[in-house]
Amino acid sequence: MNILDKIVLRKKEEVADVKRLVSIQDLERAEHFKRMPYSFKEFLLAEDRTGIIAEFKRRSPSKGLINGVADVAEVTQDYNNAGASALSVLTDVDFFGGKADDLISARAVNKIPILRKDFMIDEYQILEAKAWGADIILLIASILTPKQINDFGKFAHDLGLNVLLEVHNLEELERSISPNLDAIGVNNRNLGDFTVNIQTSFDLVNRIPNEFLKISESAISDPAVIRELKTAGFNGFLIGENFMKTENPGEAIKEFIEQM
Ligand SMILES: O=P(O)(O)OC[C@@H](O)[C@@H](O)c1c[nH]c2ccccc12
Repeated sequence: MNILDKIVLRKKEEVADVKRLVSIQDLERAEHFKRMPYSFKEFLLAEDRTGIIAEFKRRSPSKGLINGVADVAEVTQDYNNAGASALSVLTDVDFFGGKADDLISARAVNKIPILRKDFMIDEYQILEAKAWGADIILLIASILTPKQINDFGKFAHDLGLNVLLEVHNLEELERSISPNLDAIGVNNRNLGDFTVNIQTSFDLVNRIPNEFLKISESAISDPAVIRELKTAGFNGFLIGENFMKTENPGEAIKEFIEQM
């Protein structure tokens, strides 16, 4: 079994457990449930922003511990002040060392869109995302059927949430396209075996219909590559480890942006 299969198996247990503890009514009563999410498109295309979606990630299955000391409120505010267009916060506990409270803390101090970065397999998690104050959810093509992608996308849109679909190859892209999506992300990392290749982004960009925001995800560590991705047609760049692995992620993003 590859790591992605393991994550999804564990995620099913986790969701079944939490559903018994927190009812849908509880989620709907949460403070943030009534707020209108920010528009991903508006922020990503804003002239005074960089297109960077800056991620808060403590650990990952591929790299192990990335940063054990960073404070989520501090780092996400630094990302925001440096010019990030949006934030991505890992909420997976077992494999990425995240938690709901990380997203809630980031929400409390930032007025830009926040992506709930997790493995969505159930509508219940979309309600959680809304309750915690997220603006964007992630749907990973390789772990969902086309029907699930369409249904989850519609469910999220009905709640006012933005939807980012993640693909890793042409087959996933072609089978997963749905009107209930806002952005399509090409993951340069193969989640099955962790190999990375930026070329994946260049190969797929022209296959993404222009009505969707185009995002390149993972393994970006060079400002010069951002310029190339922009020229190729990308609007957004999801960057985690490159900032998180440093002692001061807020300083790292500032220096990166100065070189863009
Ligand atoms: O840390 P990186 O290489 O800059 O990658 C960020 C982001 O793309 C990566 O964390 C990611 C992409 N898709 C995911 C799905 C689940 C968890 C994590 C991810």
